[in-house]
Amino acid sequence: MYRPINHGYIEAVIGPMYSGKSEELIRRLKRAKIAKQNVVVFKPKIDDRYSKEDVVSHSGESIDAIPINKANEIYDYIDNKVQVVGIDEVQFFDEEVVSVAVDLANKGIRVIAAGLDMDFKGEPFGPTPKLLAIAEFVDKIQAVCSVCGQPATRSQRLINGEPARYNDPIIQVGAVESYEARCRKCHVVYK
Ligand SMILES: Nc1ncnc2c1ncn2[C@@H]1O[C@H](COP(=O)(O)OP(=O)(O)O)[C@@H](O)[C@H]1O
Ligand SMILES: Cc1cn([C@H]2C[C@H](O)[C@@H](COP(=O)(O)O)O2)c(=O)[nH]c1=O
Ligand SMILES: [Zn+2]
Repeated sequence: MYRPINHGYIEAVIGPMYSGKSEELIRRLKRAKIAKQNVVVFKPKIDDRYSKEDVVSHSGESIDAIPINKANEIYDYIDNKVQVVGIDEVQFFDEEVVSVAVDLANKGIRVIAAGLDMDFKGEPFGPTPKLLAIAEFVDKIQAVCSVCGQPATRSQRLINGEPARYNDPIIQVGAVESYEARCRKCHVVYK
């Protein structure tokens, strides 16, 4: 993939839970660090599953991050030395994360954002769809369906082992105790 040097742009890594978004984000950010680039990583404070301060993948890969509540707090950590900004769990941020990403890219920063494209209902999640529309590069990746083994594009929320209901709250932080990766055919939401 061609990526211009010294120009700002936005990369989005999206997909269901367990598809490897955080692993891919961490991989890109670690390579940028190897290239001696100045990297800053952000995560929403609400995501305290594996760590309050690090981005951690389901497989245990990790990188230091700054936990923030709102997208515009990113500016508190940006100076003219910053070259790469990573944002994990972008779906949890307010819509302003899109204009912040655009602004940083316009300033010459490489912005890499990872997050869920769809919620547990299979519907577009938070600011992610807008981010996809304005990103230069989008990688939509799949997990493995926990039922049939086919590529999984959706996140199945389970409550006491049963599929969640359509009117359940959108935000519920969790991992294997409450979510599975599923393909379109095996994904179930009770209406
Ligand atoms: N159903 C699954 N499909 C693929 N990987 C899975 C699955 N369940 C657990 N994993 C693990 O999750 C890892 C990906 O974790 P992570 O990068 O945190 O994903 P994401 O950020 O997309 O939720 C995989 O490398 C694998 O070890
Ligand atoms: C589908 C869905 C997920 N969530 C939460 C569950 C996890 O805390 C994160 C996703 O983490 P991952 O790094 O992609 O595995 O999002 C939610 O709040 N609502 C949902 O509908
Ligand atoms: Zn399936």
